[in-house]
Amino acid sequence: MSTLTIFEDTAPGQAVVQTSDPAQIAALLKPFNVRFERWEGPEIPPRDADETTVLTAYRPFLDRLMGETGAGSADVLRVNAQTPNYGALRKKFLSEHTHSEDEVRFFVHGSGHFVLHIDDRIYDVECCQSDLISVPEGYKHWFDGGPAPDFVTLRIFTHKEGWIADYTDTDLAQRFLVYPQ
Ligand SMILES: CSCCC(=O)C(=O)O
Ligand SMILES: [Fe+2]
Ligand code: NI
Repeated sequence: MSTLTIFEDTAPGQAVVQTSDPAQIAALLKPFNVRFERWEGPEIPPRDADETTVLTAYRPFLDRLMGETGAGSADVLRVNAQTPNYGALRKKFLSEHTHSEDEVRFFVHGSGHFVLHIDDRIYDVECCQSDLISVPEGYKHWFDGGPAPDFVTLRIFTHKEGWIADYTDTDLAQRFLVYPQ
């Protein structure tokens, strides 16, 4: 279930708000220009479908989204028990960072937590199948797919270089671990 949990950035473990109502999640994030939507419509391609099949299934949605955001490319990120070096990949995402473009992601299968650090609060957005999230450029955040990931996501990029992060070098992600280690 998609869930938003909000904390003060000084108080891990003490949620101030929690909701699993998608409309409420969207409404709580909208004031910060964070977009959260559910896309129901296309028949969901099988978990092991190849990249072209997944992109083709979502083409009309992607074209609209890329038109709205000016993004130039899309790919499919698949992470599961077969993913080599998952420990290193998880670490790369699980440290507070920013990007110089919006981070636009859509969950075709599985789930993961996008955790945003806005002003003095932490917004833990658990995204699930059929959820779209867009985190504005420059926003501090991290991502955790958990210790046993199994997700397929569409990623939309504006820059030709693909995924580039600027790390903030804080330990916030470690203090707000979704999956305590
Ligand atoms: C599910 S997309 C992986 C996470 C990511 O791209 C990021 O945190 O920048
Ligand atoms: Fe990111
Ligand atoms: Ni859930």
